[in-house]
Amino acid sequence: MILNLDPQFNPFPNQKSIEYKSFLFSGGEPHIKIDNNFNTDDTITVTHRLQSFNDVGLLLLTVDALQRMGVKKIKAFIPYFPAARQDRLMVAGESLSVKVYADLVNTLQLDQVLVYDPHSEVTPALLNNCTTITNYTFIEKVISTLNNNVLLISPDGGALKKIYKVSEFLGGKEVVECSKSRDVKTGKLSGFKVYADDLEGRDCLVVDDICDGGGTFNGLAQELKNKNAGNLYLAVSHGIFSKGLESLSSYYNGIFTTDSFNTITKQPKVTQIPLATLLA
Ligand SMILES: O=P(O)(O)OC[C@H]1O[C@@H](O)[C@H](O)[C@@H]1O
Repeated sequence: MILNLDPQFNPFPNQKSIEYKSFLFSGGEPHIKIDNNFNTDDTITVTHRLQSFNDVGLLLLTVDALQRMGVKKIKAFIPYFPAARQDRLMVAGESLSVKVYADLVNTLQLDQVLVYDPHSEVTPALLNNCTTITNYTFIEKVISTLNNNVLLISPDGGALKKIYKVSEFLGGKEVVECSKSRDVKTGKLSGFKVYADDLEGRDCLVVDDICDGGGTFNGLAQELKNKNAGNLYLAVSHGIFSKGLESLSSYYNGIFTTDSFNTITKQPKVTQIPLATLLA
């Protein structure tokens, strides 16, 4: 059975849903009341798209409520794991945020925590009983809509390890490595490099876990064009798009993402592939 805490997100449509009511108390505390018309011997998977600390809070409360109802086997599907990017201390005075979130989830003693395409190996290392789902079928689906001669583009060092696994899954698709520099104090990006002399007009698919503001992908697009790239496409598992899609749409012929983070209202160049279709 499934308990979807975001009513717009149903990644396991074949499973029966548990009903509940949730709301915020006027003091700001999330609250949940779960209907008790299900068999508590069943395994329950709680899903949520975590976009705020309150979302994390609601997940914690839900698991507590289920445990108090007598449910023994509980799993969670947290496709976008919060602060997965904050996986090392860059500057003194900051928190190791991914560990804080992982520690909170670990207190729930879940039977399984499913995470979709985490930023690095740190998240699964910190989470107990973690199973990661790769982006392979997502990228395969994206490529099935593009020119088969498309190059896979790894935007930076962080993406490098993962992209070679994607390439292997796809039967050895050609990879072009790129890099960027970020000032860890200001977050400012600079120095985009594409490690190829001439892309000979070939179409390029940039693959990464997250698009946040889009600075990485806008900067990279300019450099790819300087290296004679053909059509540009972007595939990111988690589409935050915090600065909108206008600028990205001016560089990319197509932008692909899943619904791991949110549901995007129709945008001309954006294709959102629901996780439900990738997990089936
Ligand atoms: O440039 P924006 O979109 O803000 O940030 C996305 C980048 O930041 C990294 O952690 C992600 O893996 C990606 O490379």
